[in-house]
Amino acid sequence: MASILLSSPSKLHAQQTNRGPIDSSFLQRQTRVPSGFIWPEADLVAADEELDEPLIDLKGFFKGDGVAIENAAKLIRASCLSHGFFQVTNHGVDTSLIKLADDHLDQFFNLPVSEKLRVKRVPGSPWGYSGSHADRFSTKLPWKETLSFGFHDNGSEKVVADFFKSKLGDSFKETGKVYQKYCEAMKSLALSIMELLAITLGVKRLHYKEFFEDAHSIMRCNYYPTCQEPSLSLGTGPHCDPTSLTILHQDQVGGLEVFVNNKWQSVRPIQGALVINIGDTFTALSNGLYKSCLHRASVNAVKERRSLAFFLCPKDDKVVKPPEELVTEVGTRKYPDFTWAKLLGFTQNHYRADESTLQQFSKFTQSESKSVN
Ligand SMILES: C=C1C[C@]23C[C@H]1CC[C@H]2[C@]1(C)CCC[C@@](C)(C(=O)O)[C@H]1[C@@H]3C(=O)O
Ligand SMILES: O=C(O)CCC(=O)C(=O)O
Ligand SMILES: [Fe+2]
Repeated sequence: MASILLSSPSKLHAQQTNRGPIDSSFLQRQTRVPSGFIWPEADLVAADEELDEPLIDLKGFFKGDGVAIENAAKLIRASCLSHGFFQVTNHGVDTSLIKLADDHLDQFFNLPVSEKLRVKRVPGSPWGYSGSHADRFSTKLPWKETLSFGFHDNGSEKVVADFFKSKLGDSFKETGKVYQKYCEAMKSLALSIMELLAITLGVKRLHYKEFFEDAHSIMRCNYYPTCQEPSLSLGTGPHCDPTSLTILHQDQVGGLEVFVNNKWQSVRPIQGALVINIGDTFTALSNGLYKSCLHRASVNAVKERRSLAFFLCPKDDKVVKPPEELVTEVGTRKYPDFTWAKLLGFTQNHYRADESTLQQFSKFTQSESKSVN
């Protein structure tokens, strides 16, 4: 799959056409999938089996049950050494809060496109509304709408509640409160998972939890409309998450697929469970030991699909480097030091995240530092 290193942001922007903004109403008016939404055949090979990822019950972890923690650590380590996906139950996130977040996702995406464009994504930033990223790319357009916003809680302000109220007004005040609470719950769970990951890697138990205490994360709501010709397009194309850890709530429709053992395998929706996956930044934090795995989201002709993706990210300027014991264990450093701000900027201004983002970014930063010296 050809990597897309765009020399300048201007190349990111689709050629202006007279088609107007793209949202689910545009997509569903089409009798055929427009050519910009048709993906290369290599990306469209169907998944014909289910991923055998572990389902980890976190009840024992939260109770401090040593045996349960050891069993969970073994399952998590095995999955992270292989593909980096697992699911968790008894995760402590209130199911009624998840239901509210799902309902408010619909409230936003059901708005007229003119309303959604009031929070249109600003070029160069991941925040805001996007219709198929049609303002960024001109080919391999994803069959989805997204709404993304930042989350951090190391100040007194309620940044998510403020985002909705300030950008969309009082009618979205409740939505902002729901997503503020949802992001707070996601971060708390993410920090618990970071503690478990430290245990599985044999490093100081609080090493990663402390590193992400002042995280500046990304929350993304994905809405995938039904597609007339689902075998020709994708809701989200093949990629590895550039972030550190993803906590995904998917509905019961199904569509998340992971590329493992040279084949696409579907991640079965499990009512009440959350899907966890390792991202590129954690691959670097584990000195290459844990895999950030290629995955995608397929679409279908019958049911629209929704997912909520919480991406744990370090505070912008923190240096991403593995603990010394993992450098000793592996024998060498696998990736150069970098900051999340730089990697995020790379994905927003120069490179469309795919399965080679971290490798391309490492080359990009090394070429940048050579040109400066
Ligand atoms: C840092 C990010 C960039 C993307 C959102 C987060 C984590 C996942 C990335 C993404 C979903 C990977 C596939 C391509 C992408 C352009 C998308 O389909 O949305 C990526 C996101 C982005 O760049 O907006
Ligand atoms: O919607 C999904 O199931 C996956 C979406 C995803 O991988 C992403 O947004 O990074
Ligand atoms: Fe992803």
